[in-house]
Amino acid sequence: MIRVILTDIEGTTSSISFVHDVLFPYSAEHMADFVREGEADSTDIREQLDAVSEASGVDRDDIEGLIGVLDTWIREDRKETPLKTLQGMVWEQGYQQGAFKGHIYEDAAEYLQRWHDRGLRLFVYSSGSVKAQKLIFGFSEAGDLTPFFSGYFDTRIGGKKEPDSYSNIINELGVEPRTVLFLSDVEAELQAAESVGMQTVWLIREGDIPETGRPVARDFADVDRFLLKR
Ligand SMILES: CSCCC(=O)C(=O)COP(=O)(O)O
Ligand SMILES: [Mg+2]
Repeated sequence: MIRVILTDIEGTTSSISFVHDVLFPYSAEHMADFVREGEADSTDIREQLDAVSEASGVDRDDIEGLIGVLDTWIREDRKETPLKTLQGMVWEQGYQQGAFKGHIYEDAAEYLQRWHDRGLRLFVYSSGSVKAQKLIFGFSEAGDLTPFFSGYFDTRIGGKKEPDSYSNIINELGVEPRTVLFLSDVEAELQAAESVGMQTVWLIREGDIPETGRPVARDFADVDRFLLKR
């Protein structure tokens, strides 16, 4: 019996285009000034720059060089933890200033509420930082959806294609793997989750459905039909 739903964001609860055409460009536009203006006063920003320097080999004192690395990582959609942490901090300004609201598919908003009300425990696992996760659901087009969630995981628990990350999540949750249903649009992430015994559904919101033996859903109503059969 499934008791926990663990969901990805981009391509699952929310559109890929919102992340790539709104969030990433906003972070590309505002990252340099955010880092230049915030570095002196913010330990948090300085710690992220330490990590960017370590991962890239660019000298820690070369702020413009580190900004260049961040810019490249944004364009390459790299899932580097310090980039994701800084992006969350930059997006916070955008959400608070009303530059955008978090995109959530209507079916996702509806079923997150239904599953929560049915007693399922809901968690997020995204490459976006926990701050960024709370922002997209907190400032969503459907209102504040954060009360539905019991917790959040990001790349600090490990990469989304690594089986160890899902073992770590199971340990944190203290549940049997078969009681967890992981939702994602990326097959390699589903395979990693299945390798530790989680159940999965592959969200394919657009395009052709490939030949596959795994459970597939167009939207969260389809996921609910899968849940009711379990
Ligand atoms: C939390 S919204 C921004 C998502 C993000 O930064 C990203 O890289 C998408 O990752 P996901 O694991 O949700 O596909
Ligand atoms: Mg995804």
